[in-house]
Amino acid sequence: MTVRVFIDGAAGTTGLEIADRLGDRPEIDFITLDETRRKDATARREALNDADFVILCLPDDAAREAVAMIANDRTRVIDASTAHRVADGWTYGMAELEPSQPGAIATAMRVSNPGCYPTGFLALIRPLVRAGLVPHDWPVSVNAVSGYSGGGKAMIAAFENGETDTAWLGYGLSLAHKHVPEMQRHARLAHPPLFQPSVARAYRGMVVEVPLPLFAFHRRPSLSAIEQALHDAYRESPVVRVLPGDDSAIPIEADAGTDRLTLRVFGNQDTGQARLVATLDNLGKGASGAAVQNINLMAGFDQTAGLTL
Ligand SMILES: NC(=O)C1=CN([C@@H]2O[C@H](COP(=O)(O)OP(=O)(O)OC[C@H]3O[C@@H](n4cnc5c(N)ncnc54)[C@H](OP(=O)(O)O)[C@@H]3O)[C@@H](O)[C@H]2O)C=CC1
Ligand SMILES: CC(=O)N[C@@H](CCC(=O)OP(=O)(O)O)C(=O)O
Repeated sequence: MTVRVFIDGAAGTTGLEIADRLGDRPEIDFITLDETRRKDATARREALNDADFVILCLPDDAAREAVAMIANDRTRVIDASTAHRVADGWTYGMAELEPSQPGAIATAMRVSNPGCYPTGFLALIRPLVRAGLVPHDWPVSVNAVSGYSGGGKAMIAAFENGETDTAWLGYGLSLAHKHVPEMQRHARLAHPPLFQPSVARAYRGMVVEVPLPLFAFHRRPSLSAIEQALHDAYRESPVVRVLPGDDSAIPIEADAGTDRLTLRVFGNQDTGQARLVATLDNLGKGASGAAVQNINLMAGFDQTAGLTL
């Protein structure tokens, strides 16, 4: 079976990466708009309604506008933007989130790709909340550093033309980053996590860390119980792997150039302190790899087709 796919925003950072992953697949027939028509509303409306699957790689407002242009009940949507991640009627496109998630994605008409930071955060914390190892009302914090391609074309240009002249930039300092609502909602936490993002002078790659004072929990879990819960959650996953927390250092590029997600549990058993660390590629599992996983599920393709694992 051949499916017709339109990537709206195909000339952007995420759009190009998705096209690259889907490029040679005989089961996919691409609808493309040339440079002169890619922002033309009439041409986009036609392409959006002709496609079986639309992948939106647009800023949030343009993504909302694209969804509103779809005037049929056949075209299925994967939105890479933040616009619909906690919206009613949308399925959260993180296949590893819950055991039921692949089935929900497979049958959904509207799927919202997760944010890059929430992908690492949720992979670390959701199984622990589900297993009762982390109390759902714990005041969780999350620290993260992204490659600068995470900010799309504008941030790439700023880092490469000297406008942003630094090796490391902390941001989101008013604690209202756009990813916080999806982190809280999909981890099923009672409170918004305290999120501290930053960007480094590396093109791609990401480290997301959740520090946990296990000693302060009512039922103090061991480091090995935490690690075992992650192993149990991802035993069947071709994308998420849990490695021993015995490395002395983790580079931001640990999973760059791949679509996988790696989790490690570090810590000090004596003090009861843990550092849960996820590494991924913001453009891989953090964006394009997740979109490809979702279209594979939705169209009934092989679940790892097009992915670099
Ligand atoms: N980069 C990343 O690591 C991640 C990105 N995302 C999300 O994916 C989406 C795309 O991001 P990214 O690829 O980084 O961004 P880019 O800025 O690199 O690309 C966005 C593309 O959308 C195009 N565009 C903007 N408005 C319109 C419009 N009205 N009609 C048609 N095309 C339009 C832009 O055109 P032009 O080329 O003319 O500017 C550009 O090509 C965003 O919502 C982003 O937040 C999600 C996870 C990770
Ligand atoms: C380094 C950097 O700037 N990163 C982006 C998030 C990238 C991402 O996941 O974007 P979406 O949520 O829009 O999909 C940011 O913090 O806004």
